[in-house]
Amino acid sequence: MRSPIYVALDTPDIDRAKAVTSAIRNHIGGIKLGLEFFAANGPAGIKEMAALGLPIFLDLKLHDIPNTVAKAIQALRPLEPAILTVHASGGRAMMEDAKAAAPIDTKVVAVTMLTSLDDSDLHDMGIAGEAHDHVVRMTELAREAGLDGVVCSGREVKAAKKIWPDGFFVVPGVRPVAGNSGDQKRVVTPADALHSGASIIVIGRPITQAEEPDLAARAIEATL
Ligand SMILES: O=C(O)c1cc(=O)[nH]c(=O)n1[C@@H]1O[C@H](COP(=O)(O)O)[C@@H](O)[C@H]1O
Repeated sequence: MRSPIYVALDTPDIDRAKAVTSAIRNHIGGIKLGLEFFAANGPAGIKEMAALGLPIFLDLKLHDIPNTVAKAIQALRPLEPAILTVHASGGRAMMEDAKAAAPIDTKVVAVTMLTSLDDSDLHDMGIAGEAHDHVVRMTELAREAGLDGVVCSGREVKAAKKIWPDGFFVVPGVRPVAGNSGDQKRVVTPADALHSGASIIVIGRPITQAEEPDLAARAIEATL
């Protein structure tokens, strides 16, 4: 079975992205390319990475009016990513139009609440309730809008799966025991994320910033 680990290649340097991918390819199920990579390398860079033969998770976290998001996704169609992200806070119509514009085999998933935020950030934004409630609410909305799944932290994935048993659940913000959480606030271990119901886990810096990414990926894999 394919590894549930998607590595987040957050770098503008395509040669570095390729080198890390080659070093760890036997321990991962796919590669996630986000804003940093896309801003530097564009669609041509995504195609170059896709040529390495691993599934591509294109994490652009689109968030705009429905027409703009749909047109952006139409422009991305030739890239045929396995997974594509939008923000659930863009609303129901935006998510419906995003799904309609995406290639049939692309899983469109909605970010419910960034793992870099916590209850106090929600409060600052004027959103009532706790992270858990907000994630469940956004998951419900994404399901109703016809998406394939959501992105949430490992702390909420069990509750999200409960209301959407056949949803696809992406869990970032995972850290090995004693790992440095950096800017992430809602963190769990890779094994806990999977046991709680994650379909895939996204791991960036604990692998990419390790002295030997290969060993780091292998060590994480061994805990799953
Ligand atoms: O959509 C995502 O992948 C995402 C959503 C979220 O809520 N939190 C989050 O960290 N991510 C992404 O997951 C990756 C986490 O990277 P590390 O913190 O280095 O493991 C980054 O590429 C983030 O953009």
